Amino acid sequence: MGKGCAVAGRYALLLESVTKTYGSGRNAVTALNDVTMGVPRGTFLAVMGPSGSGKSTFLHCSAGLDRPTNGGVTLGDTRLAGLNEEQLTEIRRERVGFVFQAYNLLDSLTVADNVGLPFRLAGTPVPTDRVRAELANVGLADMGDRYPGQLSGGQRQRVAVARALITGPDVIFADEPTGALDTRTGKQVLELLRGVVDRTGQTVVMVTHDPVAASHADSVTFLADGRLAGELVAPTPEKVAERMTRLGEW
Ligand SMILES: Nc1ncnc2c1ncn2[C@@H]1O[C@H](COP(=O)(O)OP(=O)(O)OP(=O)(O)O)[C@@H](O)[C@H]1O
Repeated sequence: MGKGCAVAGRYALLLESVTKTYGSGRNAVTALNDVTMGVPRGTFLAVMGPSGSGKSTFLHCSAGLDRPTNGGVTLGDTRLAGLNEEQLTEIRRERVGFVFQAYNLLDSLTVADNVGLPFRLAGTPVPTDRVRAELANVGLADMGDRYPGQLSGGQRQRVAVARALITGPDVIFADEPTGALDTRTGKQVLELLRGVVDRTGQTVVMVTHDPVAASHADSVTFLADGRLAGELVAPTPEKVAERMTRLGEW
């Protein structure tokens, strides 16, 4: 359904002249302004920028949570512009994984049931062997029967990563995934995401304010006032911090 032919397999995510304007007339805010960029498959991208620079808007438009005002987004080999709401919902469930700062696990479900949730929501049988494999993949092989309330913050975030991985999505979007974690636990989650990219060829797009978190990515894309404001390949915390300082307060 809705397959396009624009991307010959190279990009997991492609934005072409994406503009997003909220409101209209004198109240209009252009949150993204003519953004064109591609995220190659099997890479880890961090997106940074000052507060209000458009990072969340970038993530929402890229993941099909919101529609651009102009321009197009292609996820894997699917152009999002042509899809109706039902198809977009399916894309979000099956082709995209999300990891949020606040874990977003269901407390009333076991860890294993949380990981299998995308299948339940789709009304298809939960492949319990895959649930087990993903839990092992994130280092939680023995925790499937526990409830989220019985886990540490870092472990909960690992469950969220397992849930994001289980459908084999085109892109995992992570929004400040270490924002609620201490430094050591945050590092483990970042190393897990790094390993997911290196070992399984997954693609990760992470919004963050933290130069140390960004340094785990292959490259960092900077936004300022809704526009692309440069890229840093092989980022170090120092280089990222220096760029951010040049972009203004953060
Ligand atoms: N629903 C909305 N209605 C109107 N304006 C909005 C809406 N969402 C975002 N904006 C505006 O769009 C611009 C970009 O916002 P966005 O949330 O994408 O920035 P951000 O870089 O994620 O910020 P932060 O780092 O503070 O979370 C801001 O000026 C914001 O006020």
